[in-house]
Amino acid sequence: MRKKEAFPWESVVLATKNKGKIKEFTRMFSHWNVRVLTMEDDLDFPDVVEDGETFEANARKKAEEIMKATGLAALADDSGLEVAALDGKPGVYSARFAGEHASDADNNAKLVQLMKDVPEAEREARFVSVLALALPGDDIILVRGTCEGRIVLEASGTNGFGYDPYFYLPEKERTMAELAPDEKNAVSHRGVAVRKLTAELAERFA
Ligand SMILES: O=P(O)(O)OP(=O)(O)OP(=O)(O)OC[C@H]1O[C@@H](n2cnc3c(O)ncnc32)[C@H](O)[C@@H]1O
Ligand SMILES: [Mg+2]
Repeated sequence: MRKKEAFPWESVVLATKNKGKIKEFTRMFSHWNVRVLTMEDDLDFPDVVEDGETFEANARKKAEEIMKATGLAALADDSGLEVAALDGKPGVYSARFAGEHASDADNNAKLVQLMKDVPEAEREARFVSVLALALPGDDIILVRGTCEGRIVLEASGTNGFGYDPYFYLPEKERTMAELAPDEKNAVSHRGVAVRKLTAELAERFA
């Protein structure tokens, strides 16, 4: 059997309303010795206004507010897509790229529209995930993971969520949405960040 990762609390609440993120975290934490709670577990879960200018500021705010509301260790993820040809946009505005209540399809349509005249060689992009783990008693741990790829103009694959069908990984010769869940977690920005968090926890609470 796989060794359980040490986690210093009995439970952790995922401070996110994104079902795609919940699936990925639940899978990655299945070998942690911690009970993972989500907004579906009947917790007092306030809406957090994401008004920070950085992924770090937003992740910290989401984690702290949910930790205070629930009294539990809270893990937030603020993530997004940075496209080189768009000067790093949509960045922290990735969820609202096409407007306040934009769907993934709306955001992807806007991305394709803006990228269609950009030469193929200049379509580099990066996914970023910043995780904030707010621990009862004020302590907070922040880690950042990134994943490099390229934007494609035609969607491929049905796994994952968000921008995944348009994010191509040259070394995999597939889009993120064409990877199986474990394959995505092994290379994704979120997977990188979770492994950094695991290392940080091991160091602090060994
Ligand atoms: O704030 P929470 O409740 O966690 O959920 P959210 O969906 O609003 O999440 P963010 O504010 O962090 O916005 C992230 C945006 O970046 C996109 N994104 C993040 N991670 C992604 C991934 O692994 N694959 C594809 N798109 C991703 C996602 O679809 C959102 O549009
Ligand atoms: Mg959000």
